[in-house]
Amino acid sequence: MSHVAEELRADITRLNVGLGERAYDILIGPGLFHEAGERIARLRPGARVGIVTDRHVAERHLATVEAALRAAGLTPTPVIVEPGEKSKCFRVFEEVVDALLAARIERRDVVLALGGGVVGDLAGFAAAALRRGVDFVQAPTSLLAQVDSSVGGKTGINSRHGKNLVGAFHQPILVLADSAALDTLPLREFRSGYAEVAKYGLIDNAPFFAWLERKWQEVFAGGPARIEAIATSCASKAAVVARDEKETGDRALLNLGHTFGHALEAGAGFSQRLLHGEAVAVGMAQAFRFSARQGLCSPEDALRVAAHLKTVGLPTRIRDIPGDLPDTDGLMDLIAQDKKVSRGALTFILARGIGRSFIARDVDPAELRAFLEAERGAI
Ligand SMILES: NC(=O)c1ccc[n+]([C@@H]2O[C@H](COP(=O)([O-])OP(=O)(O)OC[C@H]3O[C@@H](n4cnc5c(N)ncnc54)[C@H](O)[C@@H]3O)[C@@H](O)[C@H]2O)c1
Ligand SMILES: O=C(O)C(=O)C[C@@H](O)[C@H](O)[C@H](O)COP(=O)(O)O
Ligand SMILES: [Zn+2]
Repeated sequence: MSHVAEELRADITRLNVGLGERAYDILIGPGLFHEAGERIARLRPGARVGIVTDRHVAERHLATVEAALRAAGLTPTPVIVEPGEKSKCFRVFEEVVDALLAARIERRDVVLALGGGVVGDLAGFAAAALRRGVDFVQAPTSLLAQVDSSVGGKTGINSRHGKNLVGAFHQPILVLADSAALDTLPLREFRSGYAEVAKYGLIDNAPFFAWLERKWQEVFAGGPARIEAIATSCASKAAVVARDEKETGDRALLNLGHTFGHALEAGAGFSQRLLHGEAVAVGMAQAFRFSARQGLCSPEDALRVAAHLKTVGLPTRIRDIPGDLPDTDGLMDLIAQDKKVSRGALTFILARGIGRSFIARDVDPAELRAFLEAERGAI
């Protein structure tokens, strides 16, 4: 008999991503990794499970997950990669796929992504490609992964031409967000993930942004405010993904801050100098400043966005990024590789105010260039 009560525990939040026959649950709460075996076994009894994780996460959480899987009659094989954005590359992708094949992960088996967004994107893409597609489960361990990357099925790796340029849409069959796992996450990484939390407020939920301005310290401290922030974020993302799984329409709103941010990440060599969420923080502040410069939103809103990000310790300007970055031409070239570019026309997520973001197609490259020049001069 199952040790996990059929009724959900009161301290677990369950959301659903409504994608018809590919719908799946997102479970959020403490201790879920101890139940990972039973929860996965309910979906795929007796499966082999290729656990893709990174070294930091393996040291802290792998033993718990492996034990839970074995106890439920599943057969785990860990595949451990080096931590960090540099692992989202062709070489590591090949190593992961080979290791999963060596472990005989077959079509009725499961790939389990245990880690942050790097592991989730990499393992998800490996699952999408392996034997032309095997099921995967997301077990996100960073704040960023719990509020964003584990949901929605965007998987992939970086190329020398830019960020996330090779990948696939491949939805997980389950997301297990064990909020207790965040207790071992370094503060800088938590902050980086917080940028994506703030993003949901800036897109279309001004009351949530105002709540974060009041409650951010409680979110950082842990407890109910943190769970509420994770659940609100996942609910926002689940709703957008259910409407527009493959980003033919308003899913692009989730890219707020990312056109600038991805160019900066690539410009910094996908290094520890600039984490993804940090790049998104600079990018969101820039998107609001650019919107204000275009007369789309008030300068006060742009200042308010930057002020909150700065208050929590996130960068908001190019000058906050340590080390050299490409010049304006170099940044324009990187921006030209953005996946929202269509026949050369630039698409940005801009804003008419906090919680009033919109998709701006055909952004004038000359205006963008002038803005970037002004941003570089603003020291
Ligand atoms: N697919 C999507 O929809 C989506 C959305 C947002 C971001 N992303 C991608 O996610 C990536 C960033 O994810 P991230 O910020 O989680 O980075 P990450 O995966 O590199 O994890 C951050 C760091 O924290 C460590 N870590 C993770 N969980 C830990 C824990 N519980 N305890 C101790 N250490 C822990 C990791 O080892 C790593 O060193 C980027 O590549 C970004 O492009 C994807
Ligand atoms: O899920 C989405 O859609 C997002 O845009 C979420 C982003 O936070 C995430 O960083 C995503 O990977 C960026 O997507 P991309 O298509 O610009 O690579
Ligand atoms: Zn992101």
